[in-house]
Amino acid sequence: MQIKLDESANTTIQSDMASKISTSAHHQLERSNQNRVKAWRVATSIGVSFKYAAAGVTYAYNTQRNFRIHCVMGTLAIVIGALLQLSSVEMAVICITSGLVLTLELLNTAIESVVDLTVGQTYHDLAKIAKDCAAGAVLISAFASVLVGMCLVIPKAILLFVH
Ligand SMILES: Nc1ncnc2c1ncn2[C@@H]1O[C@H](COP(=O)(O)OP(=O)(O)OP(=O)(O)O)[C@@H](O)[C@H]1O
Repeated sequence: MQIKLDESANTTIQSDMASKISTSAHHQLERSNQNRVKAWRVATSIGVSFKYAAAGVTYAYNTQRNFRIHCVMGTLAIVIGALLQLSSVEMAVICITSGLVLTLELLNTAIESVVDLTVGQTYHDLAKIAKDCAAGAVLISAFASVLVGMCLVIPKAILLFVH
């Protein structure tokens, strides 16, 4: 059986469906915010989320010496790569590895804060494991990024030197 609808009926049905979908999305958003009643504040828009993310990066830069060192090392690697005219794929690899180290440094800072929030100034074996593992993750990524830098920069530098 075929049902034929005229154009105006079709448009009405479409706009009705669109409004139902948007209402359901709105309800879902409301429900997910209700599930986070324990949060002191919930970011209400993408602009506000960016503001808080930037505040996290600024906090890490101002308080974590290692984060500042990794920023300098990453910038240096990118400048040296540009000077040596590395290919775009090689530059992308340097950017990814530098970004990974900074990302893990931020997560390390977050884990340290959560551990301190939980146990305060008391000693706990699990607090030690959490902090040591988070610091270990940064260390491994930093070693890996140095190796990646050496693999990409040394052959190119030797080539330039020989010619
Ligand atoms: N509450 C705690 N209980 C047990 N050990 C702890 C505790 N707090 C810190 N430690 C130990 O002291 C070390 C240093 O702690 P800290 O909070 O200064 O982190 P960090 O790794 O030195 O910081 P960063 O990565 O910024 O250098 C940890 O790696 C852990 O071994």
